Amino acid sequence: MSKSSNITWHEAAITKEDRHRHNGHGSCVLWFTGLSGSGKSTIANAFSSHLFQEGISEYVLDGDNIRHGLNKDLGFSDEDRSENIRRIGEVAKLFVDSGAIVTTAFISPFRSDRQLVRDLFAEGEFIEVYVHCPIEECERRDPKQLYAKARRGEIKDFTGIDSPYEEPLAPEITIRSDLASVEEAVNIIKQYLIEKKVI
Ligand SMILES: Nc1ncnc2c1ncn2[C@@H]1O[C@H](COP(=O)(O)OP(=O)(O)OP(=O)(O)O)[C@@H](O)[C@H]1O
Ligand SMILES: Nc1ncnc2c1ncn2[C@@H]1O[C@H](COP(=O)(O)OS(=O)(=O)O)[C@@H](O)[C@H]1O
Repeated sequence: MSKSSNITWHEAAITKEDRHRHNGHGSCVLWFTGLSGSGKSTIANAFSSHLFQEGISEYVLDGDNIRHGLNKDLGFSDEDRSENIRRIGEVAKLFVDSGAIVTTAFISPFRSDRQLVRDLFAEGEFIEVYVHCPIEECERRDPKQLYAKARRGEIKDFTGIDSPYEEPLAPEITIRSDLASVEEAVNIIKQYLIEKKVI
């Protein structure tokens, strides 16, 4: 018997569509994926700040921060990364239901995990943003000196070194963060949301 067999789903009094009308904009998840140091957090925060200034309901879910709280029981094995992404997917869905434009900044290295999250959402609500940056450039940036530690063998299972990163095959948006500035990246994402009539 499933653990949820004695639990009933309650319909909410206020729907997502009510919130869209109230807010004057739609909601979605911008699911950033890319190597450590590719610029996910930097671009996600710049974009969210831009939305905030425009009076749009927004929130950023960031890998490092979530791993201090909700997911502090998880490490970096393949299984733990999958569970990390599964939980974040469910949290992102709640934010989208609340009417916000939620940006997530997790490496999310496995295609199958990203697909499972995509499947939680209605058509058009899940927007995969591939923050593409060659590993050589990520390693040159190394803002947290983690690549250096991984090369010295002080961190095991580090993405791109001794743990895989599976590139998205058909992301809605690709940003080459070694070529585009943060400001240009923000504009690319903004134009996409305008084109899709989310904002
Ligand atoms: N065009 C750019 N876009 C984004 N970040 C850039 C760019 N150019 C330089 N950077 C720098 O690269 C670094 C990216 O670090 P950031 O923490 O945003 O990466 P991340 O992908 O979130 O990594 P992690 O998965 O480790 O959290 C920052 O120091 C940022 O200032
Ligand atoms: N072995 C590791 N591989 C990748 N990132 C690591 C590792 N150990 C620590 N980190 C840190 O943890 C962050 C990545 O966490 P997540 O985005 O939550 O990863 S994910 O693979 O499960 O999606 C990176 O910002 C990096 O600072």
